[in-house]
Amino acid sequence: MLSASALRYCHDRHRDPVIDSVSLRVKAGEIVGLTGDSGAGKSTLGRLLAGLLRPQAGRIELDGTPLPRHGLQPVQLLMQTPELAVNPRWRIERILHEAWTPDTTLLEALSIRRDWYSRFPHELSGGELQRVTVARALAPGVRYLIADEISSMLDALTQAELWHALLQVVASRRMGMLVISHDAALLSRVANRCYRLNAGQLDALA
Ligand SMILES: Nc1ncnc2c1ncn2[C@@H]1O[C@H](COP(=O)(O)OP(=O)(O)OP(=O)(O)O)[C@@H](O)[C@H]1O
Repeated sequence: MLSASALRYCHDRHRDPVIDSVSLRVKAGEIVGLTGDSGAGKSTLGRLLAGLLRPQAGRIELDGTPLPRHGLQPVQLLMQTPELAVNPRWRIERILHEAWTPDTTLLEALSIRRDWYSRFPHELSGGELQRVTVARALAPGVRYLIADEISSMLDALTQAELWHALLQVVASRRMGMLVISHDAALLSRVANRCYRLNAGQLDALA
C-alpha cells in the first residue's frame, strides 16, 4: 500500500501551504481519482507521492517503508506534457529503453510501432509520445503510477485507446494508480473512489 500521512507542503514559506495535513492511501490494484480546481495543489501532491518533492511534514511510505532515495522508483509520475519528460535529443529507442526493455506484449498493448524507434520526440504526436513515456514508466518493480492529466491534450479516440491499454497493464500487474484529472466523466469511468483537493485538504467524493 502507498500511504501518505499528514503531509504538508509549501512552495513559498510566505504563503499558506498548498498541501496541509493530507493523508491518502492507495492499495495495490486500486485506482483512486483526484480532482480539484486549477492551482489547488494536485500536481504538487502527485510529485510528493512520487518522491520528486519532499514534504515539510508528514510521511510517505510504501508497505510501511519510506520511498527509496536512489535507484528505481516504485512510484512513477506520468505527466500531462510528455515532451517535457523526455530528452529531446534522444531517439525514441533510447528513451524507451532508458530504464528497461519493454516486452513485445506491452509494446503491442500500447500500439508502439518499431518505425518510431529512429525518430526524435518532436517527430511523434502527443498521444504517441505519451504512450512511449507510459511504456518507459512500467519497468518491473514499479508498483504505483501517478497519472497527472495524462490524456487531457488527446482527442477522444486516442484518449480512450490510451486508457484502455494502461488499465489493462495496471490490472494485469495489480498496480495501484492515482489519476489526477479535471474530467469528472473520466474519473467516474476509471477510478474506484475519488477525492477533491480544496484549500490544501482532501475531501472524499461520494
Ligand atoms: N515550483 C513552484 N514554486 C512556487 N509555487 C508553485 C510551484 N509549483 C506550483 N506552485 C503553486 O502551487 C499551487 C498549486 O500548484 P499545482 O500545480 O500543484 O496545482 P494543480 O491543482 O495541479 O493545478 P492545475 O489543475 O492547474 O494543473 C499553485 O498556486 C502554483 O502556482
